Amino acid sequence: MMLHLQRGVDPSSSLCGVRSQRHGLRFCGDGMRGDVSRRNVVVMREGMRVCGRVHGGRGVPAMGVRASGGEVASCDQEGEIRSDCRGEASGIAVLDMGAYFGEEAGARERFVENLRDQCHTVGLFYVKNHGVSRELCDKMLATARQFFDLPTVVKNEMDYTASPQFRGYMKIGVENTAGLVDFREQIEFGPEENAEGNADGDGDNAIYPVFRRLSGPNQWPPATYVPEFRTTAMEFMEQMNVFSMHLMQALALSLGLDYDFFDSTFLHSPHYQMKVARYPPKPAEDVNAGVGVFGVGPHSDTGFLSLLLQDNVGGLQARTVDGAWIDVPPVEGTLVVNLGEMLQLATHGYYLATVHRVLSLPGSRSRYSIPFFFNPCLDAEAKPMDIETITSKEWRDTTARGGESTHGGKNKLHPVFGINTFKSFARSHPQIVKRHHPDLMDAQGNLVLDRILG
Ligand SMILES: O=C(O)CCC(=O)C(=O)O
Ligand SMILES: [Fe+2]
Repeated sequence: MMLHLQRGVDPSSSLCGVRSQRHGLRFCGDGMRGDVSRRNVVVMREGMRVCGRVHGGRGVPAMGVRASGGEVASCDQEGEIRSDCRGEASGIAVLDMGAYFGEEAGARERFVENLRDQCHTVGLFYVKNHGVSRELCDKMLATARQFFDLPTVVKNEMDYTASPQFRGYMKIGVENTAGLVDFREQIEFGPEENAEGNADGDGDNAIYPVFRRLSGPNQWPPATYVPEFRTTAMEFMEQMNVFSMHLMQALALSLGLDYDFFDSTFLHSPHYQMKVARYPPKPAEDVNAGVGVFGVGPHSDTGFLSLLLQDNVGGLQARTVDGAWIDVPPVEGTLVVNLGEMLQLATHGYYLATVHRVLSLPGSRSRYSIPFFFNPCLDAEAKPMDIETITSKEWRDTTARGGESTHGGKNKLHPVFGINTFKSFARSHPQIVKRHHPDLMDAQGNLVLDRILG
């Protein structure tokens, strides 16, 4: 079995010194392989050298372990949105990225081992000292709230149906997850780029794979209403990217691979996706009428890594391998990390794509969250990993747990990341395909899957 994670276009880009055209990221090293003690992880960001150091992030309160239950952690600062709520952590691990970068002997090895353990047994954990500035996190949540407080008519000016890249504002009810309509409004973002491929039918369809149409510009809230939204969100995505790449390097080490194993598939131009979301409290009548309490129903994420900045309201829950739902309450200074199905696929289910959901209970206030999905270049291909590349005996001896996927059946994952992503957007938003990609739809309004799958 080989984790055959490769880019279709430029395999030589795995060499040291690959530079992201988009973000100016650069990861460099000399072939550290499974040797987690080497401290040569170097990131160049916007010409700045951030070598083995992280900034921001305060400590977390002591964790209390408790059994799962419907109780949701909340904070007493009514009305103020911050990321610093003190919640109990349901026994979910808090990994300290500061230890990974620090000088203490053995700390990096312990971090990596713990990471492997959490990925294998839970698939979801908190990370503190992640390097995404605390002030920026708070500002991101505050500007999100400013946006959602705007009149509907203003929000609709950036309606996602205007975007061939499926980006922009989606009102409540537009998205559904595993067949259940989500009870949240959100803005979809991706890397800020010029449109590639043939979005809107003004290029040559034949020369580009269909996933190139996912590249393009974002729709931004009007600066007159939320002046700092764009700069804040751009900086936030940048810092989340840097953190994600560090985590991918740590994940490579945790699998006994060279630390830069994933660099070529991600570094060149990771196709991340960010949602800025508001979950209003569910109307009590709906809940009483049996409509349910879900902001987002149970699902696993399709990509590689999902990172989450959540405010202090709570409501996120994860399902353990034993089938119990446990709270993933806000924990001060942390981001929640969960693994997606492509990583699960690549590791034969050794690493778990955890099923999770969001509860929106009546009476509580709106919850704001920023999920960030870190994914490889659009042309990256994920295939199951070569077991021989894994050095650890424990790994070889372990039977894969075969984590559950919510994307089985007709909606199977495609190994090429971009195709998979385009297909799932197209399935969820046929009206965008009809409007912007009419060549991908037949006269009956069905997707032309052969064309999408290439
Ligand atoms: O908003 C959250 O807490 C999680 C959202 C989520 O799971 C998703 O968008 O996939
Ligand atoms: Fe999710």
